[in-house]
Amino acid sequence: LSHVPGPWLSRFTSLTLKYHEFRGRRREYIHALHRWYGPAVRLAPNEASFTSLEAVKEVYAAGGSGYDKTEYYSLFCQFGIRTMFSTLNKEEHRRRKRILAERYTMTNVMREPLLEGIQERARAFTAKCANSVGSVDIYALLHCYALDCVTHFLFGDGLDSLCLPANYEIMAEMTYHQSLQKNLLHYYLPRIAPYLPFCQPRHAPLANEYVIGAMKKKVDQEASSKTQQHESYSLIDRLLSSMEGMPAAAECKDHMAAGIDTTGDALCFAIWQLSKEKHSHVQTKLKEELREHYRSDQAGDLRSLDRLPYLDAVIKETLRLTPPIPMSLPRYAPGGKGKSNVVIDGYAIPAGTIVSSQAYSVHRLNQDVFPESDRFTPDRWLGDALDQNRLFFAFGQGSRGCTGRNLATMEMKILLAEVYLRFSTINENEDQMDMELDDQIISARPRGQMCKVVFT
Ligand code: HEM
Repeated sequence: LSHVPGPWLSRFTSLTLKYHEFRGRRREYIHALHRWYGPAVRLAPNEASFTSLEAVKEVYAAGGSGYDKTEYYSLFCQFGIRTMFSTLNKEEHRRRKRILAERYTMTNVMREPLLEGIQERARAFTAKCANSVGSVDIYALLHCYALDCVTHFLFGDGLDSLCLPANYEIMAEMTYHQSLQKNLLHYYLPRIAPYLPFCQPRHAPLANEYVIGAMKKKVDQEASSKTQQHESYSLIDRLLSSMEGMPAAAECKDHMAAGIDTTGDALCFAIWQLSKEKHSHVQTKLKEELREHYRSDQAGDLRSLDRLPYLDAVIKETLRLTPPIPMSLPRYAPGGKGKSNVVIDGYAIPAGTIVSSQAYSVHRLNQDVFPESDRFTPDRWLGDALDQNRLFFAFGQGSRGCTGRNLATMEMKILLAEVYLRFSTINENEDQMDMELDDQIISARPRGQMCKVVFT
């Protein structure tokens, strides 16, 4: 890798990279290296990072699913089992995706009972905001919304953490934790970490109990044939009806976890941006579009939300500037004995090298496609935004990209529509809120885990 530019020390040791990882600063460190050295950077003796479109296509979409995931994804096992997300084996991934993908298609996501359930939850959110005195901590409420929506999709009758305190506890358990360093220790010291008293893995007993209970209920219902398979939109019904064995509880828990912080954080960042005084013109433009084209009380109109260009642009711009998964998605460069090295962005890369891109840098450093890339400018997504869309990496790319993209997008569209059709929002005190991205394993969240907004 000596021909890939990077700090001199990275030729000999990965310690600098690990130091920044443990401090929760990996993303910023890599970003700074890219600013200094360019679109290809050596991070460690056996690791490199890239930001160009060519590299993203090669690493994540070559042959459809891109290069193999690294063992880093073992950190995402559920109940000790590999899921579609954490499986390293391509064949196994393909098999599982074949079973699950149908539930994540736009056709299934657009089914009325599913959309209406999401709208009901968006209205529960706006009711909370309407009834509040002063400001509302939207961070907590949006994570509740995301949890309620994703469980509605997974199990048919989902949680109601927006209203029920016992369900709220599940959201809190999944959201408010500090487990980055513990997870990293388990990854780097798998033999020692389990014996360290301060390093016990994060438990989520309430969430586990809920998932297993919801599954049992479904199985019982099926046994007494109370459900009608053909009308179902839920993932669990698909899993239970599939004749090919799948670890259904682990899979459901994984999709539940994948759908809370990502969608919750994205919505939180979107409302925070729209509520800044300097972005009041963006809020006004969004309201105008909604007033003109969206009748929230008319059945069937929810689908039309997917055709509103400005709403779409606001969401894409939020995900570009503050992607909920902004960090490296590590893969192994393929090859091996007797095979030639792969070429990424003009650099020959030896087999087995860990290669990756991080959305945070891909979205900010390609200034020719995203000029003034630090600014929140939804208009950049209007019209023919072919180049912008090709570089959009918030949901990953290739067949291992986000399966939940359609669902997440509709959840975000419905919530923003319900909010901005009825309310204006301003941030309570912009200077006091800590909305800096705080790195987790591959995701990041607002550092303060709180966002106070006034609804009028
Ligand atoms: C704004 C919201 C979301 C964002 C930004 C997001 C982002 C991502 C990204 C970047 C990946 C690829 C990770 C990698 O390659 O290592 C991914 C994978 C995945 N996401 Fe999402 N996600 C979101 C919402 C959701 C939701 C709501 C669900 C499910 C209910 C979901 C389920 C999944 C699954 C199952 C995978 C693994 C796909 C595979 O390996 O085939 N995501 N997501």
